[in-house]
Amino acid sequence: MTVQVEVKDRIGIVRLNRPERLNAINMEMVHDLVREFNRLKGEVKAVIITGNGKAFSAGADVKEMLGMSLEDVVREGHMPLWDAMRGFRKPIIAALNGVTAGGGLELAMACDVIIAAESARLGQPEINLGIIPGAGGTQRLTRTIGKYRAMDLVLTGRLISAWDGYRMGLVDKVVPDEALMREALRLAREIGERSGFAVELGKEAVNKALDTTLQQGLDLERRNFYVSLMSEDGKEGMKAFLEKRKPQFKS
Ligand SMILES: C/C=C/C(=O)SCCNC(=O)CCNC(=O)[C@H](O)C(C)(C)COP(=O)(O)OP(=O)(O)OC[C@H]1O[C@@H](n2cnc3c(N)ncnc32)[C@H](O)[C@@H]1OP(=O)(O)O
Repeated sequence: MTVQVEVKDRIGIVRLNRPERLNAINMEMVHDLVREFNRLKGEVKAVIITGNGKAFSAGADVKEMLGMSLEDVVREGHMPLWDAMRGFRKPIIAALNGVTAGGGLELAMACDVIIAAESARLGQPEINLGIIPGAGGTQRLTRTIGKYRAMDLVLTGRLISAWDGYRMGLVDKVVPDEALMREALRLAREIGERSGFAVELGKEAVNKALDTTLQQGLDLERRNFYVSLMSEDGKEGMKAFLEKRKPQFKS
């Protein structure tokens, strides 16, 4: 299996599992990830995705990609993975345990939180292969770190340290290597204690900020706010605050 999955206390842990290829993403892994995300969506409160071995992922499998025709890439390609992640309503935490390059960084940027081990290295090295990023590496990256820093990474292909990623706002938190999964699990559990419905609405609204105008984003935020306000969990959370007790969320 190119992916190993376990569920612990309603937290899904997805491990990319082609360590001998630095977890390069091939079509088999795309299908495995799509299947697992579909399976996990009704089961968990949050998902952590990380890599087995010394890399998170070194990107799309270059050998496989070279063998694909234009028709294969357009018709099959990795689109089902990005679609499955976009439709996944629960938060996904990327725990970067090592090299996170090309499609690997694009995979991380399709997640909702990025935590990195101190030894992780990040970048978009596609230019070294004579190609450019194709799954968010010019778009999500630019919206996250700004045009000039994105140009530097996309046009040179150099890998940066986890701390440089942190300074650029690409990484939310850097932790010692041995603390990576502990921190990812701690965060997933903390989120998991909140109302699952409110978490979904909050995730949707924050993500909207990246792909819409300010006014459209504000409209969606307001709609989601009203929905949360009228939800069972919203009423329970506000009542519990006033009654000075812990809320009992249903979702
Ligand atoms: C839409 C998305 C597009 C894309 O993602 S395009 C791909 C973008 N990614 C890259 O260009 C990264 C390619 N990989 C590298 O440049 C290097 O790796 C690293 C700098 C990331 C790490 O270097 P080091 O630590 O020296 O490891 P190693 O010996 O190069 O890799 C171990 C084995 O893993 C294979 N491998 C690494 N990355 C990929 C890949 N992306 N696709 C297929 N295989 C890969 C290698 O070839 C090698 O294999 P063997 O032991 O047989 O020589």
